[in-house]
Amino acid sequence: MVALQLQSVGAYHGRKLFVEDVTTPVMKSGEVVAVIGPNAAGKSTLFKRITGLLKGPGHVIVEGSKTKNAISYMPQDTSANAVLTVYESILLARKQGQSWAVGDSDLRFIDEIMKALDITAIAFRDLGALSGGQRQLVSIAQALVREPEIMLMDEPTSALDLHRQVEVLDFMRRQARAKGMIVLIAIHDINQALRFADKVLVIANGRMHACGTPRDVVTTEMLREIYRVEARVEKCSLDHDHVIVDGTAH
Ligand SMILES: Nc1ncnc2c1ncn2[C@@H]1O[C@H](COP(=O)(O)OP(=O)(O)OP(=O)(O)O)[C@@H](O)[C@H]1O
Repeated sequence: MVALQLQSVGAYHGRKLFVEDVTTPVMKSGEVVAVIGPNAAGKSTLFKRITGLLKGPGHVIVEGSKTKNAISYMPQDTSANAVLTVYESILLARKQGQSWAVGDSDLRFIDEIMKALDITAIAFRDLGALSGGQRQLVSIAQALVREPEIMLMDEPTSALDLHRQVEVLDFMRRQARAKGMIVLIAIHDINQALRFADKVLVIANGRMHACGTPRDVVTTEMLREIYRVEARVEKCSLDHDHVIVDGTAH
């Protein structure tokens, strides 16, 4: 059982602090946390600080981890210029930081993930010859085959069609539950966050505005204050919460 907590975490770009004083509740094995907030709020910066790519004050506390590389990070920019096939890139991701011996269990696991993400048909295509959505799916596979205990995904569904958005988010939630992984997903689609996340963490102006259950956090007031829209959170006929935006707030 792994647990993650941020205590007074900040992050620098150069000498300027772009994220400040983020203290979260403890995030636990199996949880999906949606990280939302306006453009340039600091979501990617926070992810890079958690993975150790950026420096800053505060503590990223990981407890109960069984491995040295507990955290896997899928960046927002998934463009690739390496001359590799899809399969090679996923195999490389799997073996990164380990011995280069490839066993049957590696191959089986890669096949399983590629099937689940429906990218088996493009296994031997060059990375450079993929569509934006295909590239994003390959990046998700690269992050997943590392079998992290904590997965940080920066807008993993921004280039995907509706079917694949739902499929990928649903798959990530099932993986979180089955493997006891903590999954943090930076996402702009608040309705998807409402649908798939156990918790929602709102970042605004480099600070944490709120963190809690989707129902507690996603409110008309939050949407007005943080997103500057007039919106309602209403139940659909299937009893799911949905955000309906009526216009911009002034
Ligand atoms: N490499 C960098 N050097 C300097 N400043 C940066 C760098 N990367 C990001 N920033 C700044 O840090 C702030 C937060 O950016 P960040 O990418 O974390 O926002 P975000 O919430 O992920 O935004 P978006 O939703 O638009 O992707 C912005 O003001 C941005 O200009």
